[in-house]
Amino acid sequence: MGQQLWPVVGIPCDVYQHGLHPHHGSGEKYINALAHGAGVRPVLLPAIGGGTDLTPLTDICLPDEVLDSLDGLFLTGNISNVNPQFYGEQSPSDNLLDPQRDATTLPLIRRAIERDIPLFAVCRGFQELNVALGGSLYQRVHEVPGMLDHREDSSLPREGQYDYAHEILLVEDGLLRGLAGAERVRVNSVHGQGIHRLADGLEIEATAPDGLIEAARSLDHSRFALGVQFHPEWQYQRDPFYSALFRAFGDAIRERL
Ligand SMILES: N[C@@H](CCC(=O)NCCCC(=O)O)C(=O)O
Repeated sequence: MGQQLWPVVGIPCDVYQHGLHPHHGSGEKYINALAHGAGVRPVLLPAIGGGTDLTPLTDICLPDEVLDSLDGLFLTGNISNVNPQFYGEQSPSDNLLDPQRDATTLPLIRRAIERDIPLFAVCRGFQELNVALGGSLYQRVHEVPGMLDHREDSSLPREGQYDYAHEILLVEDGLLRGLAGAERVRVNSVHGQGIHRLADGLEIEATAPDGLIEAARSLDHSRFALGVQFHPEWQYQRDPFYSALFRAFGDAIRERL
């Protein structure tokens, strides 16, 4: 039997304070789902924007140079928010931002779409996909009349916070409808922001009961360029739909090799 191909998928890191020092890293559940659910080799990409201890890497980590070494790109969730300046809005003073991550992901997303490199974006990553391509976000979905509160109950243990929260309606003839084999599926919900104006070139794949866009894919991509607002990496092996998403991402990458 031939040696299994292990395509390489880049994960842009978040920047956060750990003790005295700023660190770059990503959530372990994403790494796990990529390796064992998608069958790819995850590699973490340092944020390239300048920081407390970092002179910007923008000159030595140009998007094409980074993407030349990758077979796919994965954008994780995070408690930080995309800077609203990128979609023409003011940032509240208490907004948790990660400018170093924004400086890394937004240009990388645009170039990956242009180069038809498979891309999978989760939660914050989906929001970055939309903003990178010219869309906008609701900064506080729960304050929008008629919209649900999509935030997790932070008083619960992790298992409760990432449990199923609501159904999503999968659009007919969409990628997700085909993967699910159903019109509706249950998903978790761990976000305060959401898609407001969907970027040109993205097509809705799923919506929440309040109409919020829960998934979209790029029409300018021949394979797999998908963003989802929920968290399929969470215990993906226990959910056939979550598992199917990661498997489809890995398959799209291998088909392109
Ligand atoms: N900050 C954004 C995105 C929320 C998000 O990505 N939540 C997951 C955080 C932790 C994890 O990685 O699971 C928003 O609030 O909408």
